[in-house]
Amino acid sequence: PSPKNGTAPTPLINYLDTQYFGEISIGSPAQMFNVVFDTGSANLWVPSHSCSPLYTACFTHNRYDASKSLTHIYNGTGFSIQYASGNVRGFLSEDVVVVGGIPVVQVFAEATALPAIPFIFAKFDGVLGMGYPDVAIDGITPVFDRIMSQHVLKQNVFSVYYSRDPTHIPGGELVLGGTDPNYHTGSFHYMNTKEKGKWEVVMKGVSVGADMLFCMNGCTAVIDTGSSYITGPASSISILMKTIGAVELAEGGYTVNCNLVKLLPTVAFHLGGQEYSLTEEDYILWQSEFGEDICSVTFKALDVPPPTGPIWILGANFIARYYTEFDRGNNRIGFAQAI
Ligand SMILES: COCCCC[C@@](O)(c1ccccc1-c1ccccc1)[C@@H]1CCCN(C(=O)[C@H]2C[C@@H](N)[C@@H](O)C2)C1
Repeated sequence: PSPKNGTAPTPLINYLDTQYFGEISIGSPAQMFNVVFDTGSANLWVPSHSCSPLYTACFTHNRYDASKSLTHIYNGTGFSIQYASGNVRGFLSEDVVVVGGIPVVQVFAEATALPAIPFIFAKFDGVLGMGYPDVAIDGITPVFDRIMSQHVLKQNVFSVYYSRDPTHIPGGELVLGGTDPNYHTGSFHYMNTKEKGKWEVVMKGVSVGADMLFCMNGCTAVIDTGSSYITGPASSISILMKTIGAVELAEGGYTVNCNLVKLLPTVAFHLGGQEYSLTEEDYILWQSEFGEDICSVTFKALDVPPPTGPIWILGANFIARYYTEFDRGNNRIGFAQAI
């Protein structure tokens, strides 16, 4: 069924402002899966029915059963994908995948080795990479490329809305083929991707309050729908934390005194001639644990070695503030104020 007016929306679930995911189906009859739509990777995988019982994370999630699908095509090639948290291993299969009501015949991976950390904490089953074909493992054509080649979309773009309030229903929305005016206001500002083939742009600086403190000579910003937070080079993050008076916790996170949160400065990212500022509301995760309030700072240190790094990764808490359009037709990214 061709999508209505050339766009195909998928509602997303927001789990605690840290995990955003939506439903797809694989196989005939349809087997349903919740996946993270991840611009930082370009492969689709879901847990496999042939995942060994040793992997607890497989058994707490939906698993694809090839023997139950009339449209399954055997492949069997080995697969392994590396994330910052470790790797996921399995084998390739092919079947009908439906995203936003659009069916494609897709090569994807059945995960048979799913590390308990972090996947026992995942509220979703798998990952659907929305990155460019250049970053796809085993040269597999990504889902969005398969959809574009069907010429059912009004524009070769997709847009992401992430809600900032976990009680807001829906928790977010992915639109294939366009944007959703219900979730953004004002005009879009565009910037070209730094190099064709990655959802990353040149960033001209990062300011804290009125002072530009980081990335003064330019650096790379990765716009990553599959990251929960914002990451920056460890040296910059430690200066940023000192500047806002945050203290480091044992396991590497930072917290601030909840009474001082309203005094915290804005942090602004200079992208494409615009300043995209986040206030403390956008970068403090206010949690009440055992009756006391913990205000953790959602900036994390991550050092990526050159030539790729140094990079800043702008994840969910940035996208929740700035509605993002990923434009494959023009190799550019657009931001507008999210509603
Ligand atoms: C907005 O929704 C975010 C989903 C949560 C992502 C994540 O927080 C997560 C939490 C719990 C369980 C599993 C995973 C998770 C792990 C791997 C892939 C996808 C999700 C990831 C934790 C590790 C670091 N990180 C990435 O490297 C991510 C970076 C991204 N580009 C991916 O490729 C891997 C984010």
